[in-house]
Amino acid sequence: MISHSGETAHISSDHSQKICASHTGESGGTEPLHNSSRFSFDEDALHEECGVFGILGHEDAATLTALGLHALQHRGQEAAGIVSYHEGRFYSERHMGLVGDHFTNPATLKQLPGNLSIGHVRYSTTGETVLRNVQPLFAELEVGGIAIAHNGNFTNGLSLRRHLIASGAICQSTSDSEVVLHLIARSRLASSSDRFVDAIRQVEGGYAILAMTRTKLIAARDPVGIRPLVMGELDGKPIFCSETCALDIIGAKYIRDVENGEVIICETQADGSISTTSIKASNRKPERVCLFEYVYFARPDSVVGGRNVYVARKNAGINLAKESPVEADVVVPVPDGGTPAAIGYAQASGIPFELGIIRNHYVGRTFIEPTQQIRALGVKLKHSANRAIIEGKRVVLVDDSIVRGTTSMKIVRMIRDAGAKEVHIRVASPMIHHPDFYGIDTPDADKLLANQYPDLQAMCDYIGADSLEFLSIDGLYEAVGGEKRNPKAPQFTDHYFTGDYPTRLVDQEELSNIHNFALLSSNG
Ligand SMILES: O=P(O)(O)OC[C@H]1O[C@H](OP(=O)(O)OP(=O)(O)O)[C@H](O)[C@@H]1O
Ligand SMILES: NC(=O)CC[C@H](N)C(=O)O
Repeated sequence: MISHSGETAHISSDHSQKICASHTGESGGTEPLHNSSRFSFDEDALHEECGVFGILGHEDAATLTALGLHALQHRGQEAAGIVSYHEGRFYSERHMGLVGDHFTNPATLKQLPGNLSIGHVRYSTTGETVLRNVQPLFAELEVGGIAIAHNGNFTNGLSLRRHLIASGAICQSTSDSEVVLHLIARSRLASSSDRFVDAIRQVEGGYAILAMTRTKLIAARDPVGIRPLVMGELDGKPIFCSETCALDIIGAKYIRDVENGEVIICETQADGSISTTSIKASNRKPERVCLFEYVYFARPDSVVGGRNVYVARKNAGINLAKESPVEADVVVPVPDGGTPAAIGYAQASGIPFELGIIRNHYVGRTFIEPTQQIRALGVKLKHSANRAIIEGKRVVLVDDSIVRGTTSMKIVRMIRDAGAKEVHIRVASPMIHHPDFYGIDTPDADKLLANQYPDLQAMCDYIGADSLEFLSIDGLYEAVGGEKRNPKAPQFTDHYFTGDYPTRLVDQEELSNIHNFALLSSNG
């Protein structure tokens, strides 16, 4: 197993051999066992998910994986890791921080030889932001070494973990993702891929998972298809990644989406060719991609579920202008998320689009722990008003979503300070009433703006705007998929708006009083 405090590990593929790990990185070190303190200027917003990338059979596997992860950086900024395999050994580099902080260094990439690798960018949903939870996770099993990279969250992860620990499992992390390794280890099936499928059948929730063994690259998507996962190809070599933008960055060709409930196994054969096998899970349900991928998470140039994300967001802005028009002089996006919808709103309404707010791109998603005084500056470090555009104008501010309302409130104040005559907020998605359990880090339900105020007017008063309107659920469905929501069989996952969760929430039902993974063994 990889040492928790080290970043660089060379791992024997033969489980009888000694593991040698070196502790070389600057961001390694002692890890707290329980919640680490984390501060983010974005802590009020919905947080990212994770991104995965894997490639088999390419001589530049690790470099291509680093580039793919760089394109997926928007999905997780806490940590990044890559595992590769070469001539009998697995190699691992896992670091806190951004891909560019570590994987642009040729010396780091040299530590990742081989033509098979998988990588991960993390924003935690279960388990603290500490090195031992950084993925890919690796274990030596009876069938050989196996590494996994997981985007999503298991809704029965706590329950499975409790049973595993009760029966003697020694967990190395506090991440939900680790249960997959234990389930593979305990499966009685013969091959690593059969064991993987066996394990996947026992987890519930949202997932796009990549796994690698000495010869195989395996990809799996949850039965509902909540989390996205696509298959591509470069120089005839298979690639799997969260979004198509990770294929574009390396000039790879998109082949198809991994289907909901599908496991694809690519394996290097003795003659050097690569075989591809697809297995469909028996518990497949109609596909329901997460609507929030279109609203906020995915990169606008990505194609998710066959739909361009930018076009979906722009359509949302067009529908918003139709549903909630207002007399105004200028349409201003809340950058970056609100920009495509604001373009759509401006085009549909005929009101000029202007960059009335400038975003500083050098403010990271997470930041050094500041003093309370600095923290109070909050959003100003990220956004500033462009007075020349705003002064004396009636402004329509367009954002993609409101979570706690903190961004809107601060920006309305900023726009008024810059001399706006009126400020009207238009939000290109419905009100958020319910938390997510599938890989999006949401605040508790009682912290959501829509649950704190009795009606739209009360919310508007809190934010300090002249008017506030949200896109309807049908308006969003039409923007993304061209049709209204089918209440009997919704086409997308949309529980944050509707409360309609597409899977069982086992942990919520059974273990609602247990919040901390790290305490499970003592609670057992
Ligand atoms: O209501 P709140 O709790 O403030 O959260 C909502 C805000 O958070 C998101 O933006 P983010 O800060 O992630 O910036 P981005 O659009 O540039 O990604 C989103 O686009 C909203 O602006
Ligand atoms: N956002 C995600 O997809 C997180 C993956 C996993 N649940 C973790 O916390 O590491």
